[in-house]
Amino acid sequence: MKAKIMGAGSYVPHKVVSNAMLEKMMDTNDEWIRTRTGIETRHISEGENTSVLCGKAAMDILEKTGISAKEIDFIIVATMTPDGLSPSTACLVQDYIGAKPIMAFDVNAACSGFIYALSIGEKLIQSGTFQYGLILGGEVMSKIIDWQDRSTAVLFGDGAGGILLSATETENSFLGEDIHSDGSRGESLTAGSHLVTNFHTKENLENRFLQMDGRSIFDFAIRSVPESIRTVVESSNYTLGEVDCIVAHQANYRILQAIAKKLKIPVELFATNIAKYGNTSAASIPILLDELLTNGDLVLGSKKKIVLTGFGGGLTWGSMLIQL
Ligand SMILES: O=C(O)C1CCN(c2ccc(-c3cc(CO)ccc3Cl)cn2)CC1
Repeated sequence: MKAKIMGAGSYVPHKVVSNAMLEKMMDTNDEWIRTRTGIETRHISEGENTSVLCGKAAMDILEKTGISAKEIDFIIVATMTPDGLSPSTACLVQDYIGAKPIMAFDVNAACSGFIYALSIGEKLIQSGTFQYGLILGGEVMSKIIDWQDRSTAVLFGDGAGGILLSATETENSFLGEDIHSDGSRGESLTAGSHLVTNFHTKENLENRFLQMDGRSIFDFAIRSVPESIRTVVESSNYTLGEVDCIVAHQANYRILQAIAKKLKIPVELFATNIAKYGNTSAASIPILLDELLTNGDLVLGSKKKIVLTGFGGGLTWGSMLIQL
């Protein structure tokens, strides 16, 4: 049994926050943000939690594919900002869309989460046990941001996106994958640590806000992501010249330029929408993929070769080579 992408969808909160609006909240400016990151605006939730963003993205997928919620056989949500520890955000999405009592679970691989979830979902479909699976990436990054910390507050946005996977006997969409972690460098990007505080300890050790060593994450991305993209393409017996589009995690436009330079490929091969949404962590790849399919830049069934690549907290990174 093979897995194929049947369609995509997305949802972002209505509230648009511009760089100029952030200038009024903290010591930053539009020129710095745009030149250093490529970000112009981001969408910020006004009360909708991650499960609602994911639920609305899922409804968008169902509407676009014509598949009903009752036909869905499993839901995977990639998120580093779940509604809570329990119930999982995926279970809340199951309820939100009115699916049957199916398998539903969360995956936390930060900004590589959608890649991890898609890899798992593909294997579930390949097992022959399931016909349709929803693979969602969703974040409310705004709830873990320290809005007094200008080094991170200007970078992130909220949103959700995803794809519908279906079982098929025809040609495989999934040509290769290259997925990694390195916990020894996990301290470079942390959020929501639950340190041991109980009746043995007095102090309440809690650090709920996102903290990032931007320099080390930047350097990690420049070193590891080009290698992952090259590996996933060449280990599948293709060349970088045969790749039609790279749908990369939207962390920073200068990162995409640096990766393109290292791979000696045109930066235009990297689709981008970071200007509009900022860094939406696990949601960035599916939001961009939905945008490309909606505006016709990518077409399902076209046989075009695309690479999806995520990288970030964990540290985690991963790439997938897909034939549309
Ligand atoms: O001074 C500057 O230019 C600053 C330097 C620091 N910057 C950074 C640093 C790291 C990231 C980042 C974040 C994630 C997490 O999703 C993953 C991958 C990356 Cl590369 C994004 N921006 C902003 C501009």
